[in-house]
Amino acid sequence: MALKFIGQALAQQIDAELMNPAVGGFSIDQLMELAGLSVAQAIYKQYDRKTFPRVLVVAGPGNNGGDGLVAARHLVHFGYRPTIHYPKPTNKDLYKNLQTQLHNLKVPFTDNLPDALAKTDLILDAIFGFSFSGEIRPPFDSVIKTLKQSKIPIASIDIPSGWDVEKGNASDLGLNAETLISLTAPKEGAKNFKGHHWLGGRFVPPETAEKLGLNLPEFPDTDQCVKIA
Ligand SMILES: NC(=O)C1=CN([C@@H]2O[C@H](COP(=O)(O)OP(=O)(O)OC[C@H]3O[C@@H](n4cnc5c(N)ncnc54)[C@H](O)[C@@H]3O)[C@@H](O)[C@H]2O)[C@H](O)CC1
Ligand SMILES: [K+]
Repeated sequence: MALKFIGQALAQQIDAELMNPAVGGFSIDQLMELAGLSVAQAIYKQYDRKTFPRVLVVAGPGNNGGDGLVAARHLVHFGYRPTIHYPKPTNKDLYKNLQTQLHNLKVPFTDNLPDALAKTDLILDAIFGFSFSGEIRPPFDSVIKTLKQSKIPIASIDIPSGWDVEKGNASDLGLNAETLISLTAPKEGAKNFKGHHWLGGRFVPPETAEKLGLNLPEFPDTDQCVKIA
C-alpha cells in the first residue's frame, strides 16, 4: 500500500490530536524534540559530516523553525558546526530555551545571511512548515530569494519553504531543495518532489496511522527516520 500524502488541514488535525490531553497526550516540546532529532539523523545519513560540516539553519517564526533549532543542537552532538539565521525569533519560553541551549553549545547566531552563506556547506531550511499559506511576507521573501540564488545544497524540514503545502512549487517561488525530511506523513505538495526524500517524526501511534490510512513505512531498528525516495 502506497504512503499517503496529506493535505494541510489533516496535517494540522493530526498535530492537534497528538497534543490534545484527552487524545494523544503529547506536549509540543516532546514532539518538536523527536521531530528535530529525526531531522538531524536524516542529515547525518544523507550528508557526510566531513564533507558538509558547516550547516546554516535558517529558522522561521513557527514550529518548523523550532524543529530547526532542535536539529541544530543534535547536529552539534553529531559532529557538525551549525550556525543559525533566525530573523524573527519567537518570544515564547520553548523557543527562548532552545536558543539558550544553543548559546551554551557556542552555536553562533547571525543576522548577515550573505556572509553566512559564504561559509556554509549545507542549508537546513526550517522557515515554513505545514501552516504556510499565501504570498511570502517580509522578511522571509528576501530570505528565500537569497537562498534561491545560492548554489549550496538545501535540506528542507517538512516542506520546502515557499512551496504551497498542497499544490507544491507551481509558482517556482519556493526553495529548490535537494533533500526533504517530511514529518509524520509527506504533504500533498511534495508529491512531485524529485530529490532525496526522508520521513521523520517517529511518534505516531500505529492505531492513529491505521485509522487515517497513512500507510507509514517501517522505521529500521532504532532510527528516527527512513528514506522513502
Ligand atoms: N505533528 C507533526 O508533524 C509535528 C510537526 N512539527 C513542525 O511544526 C510545523 C508546523 O508548525 P506551525 O507552527 O503550525 O507553522 P509553521 O512553522 O509552518 O509556520 C507558521 C508561521 O509562519 C507564518 N507564516 C505563514 N504563512 C506565511 C507567509 N506566507 N509569509 C510569512 N509568514 C508566514 C505564520 O504567521 C506563523 O508565524 C510542521 O511543519 C513541522 O515542521 C512540530 O514541531 C512537531 C509536531
Ligand atoms: K521548511
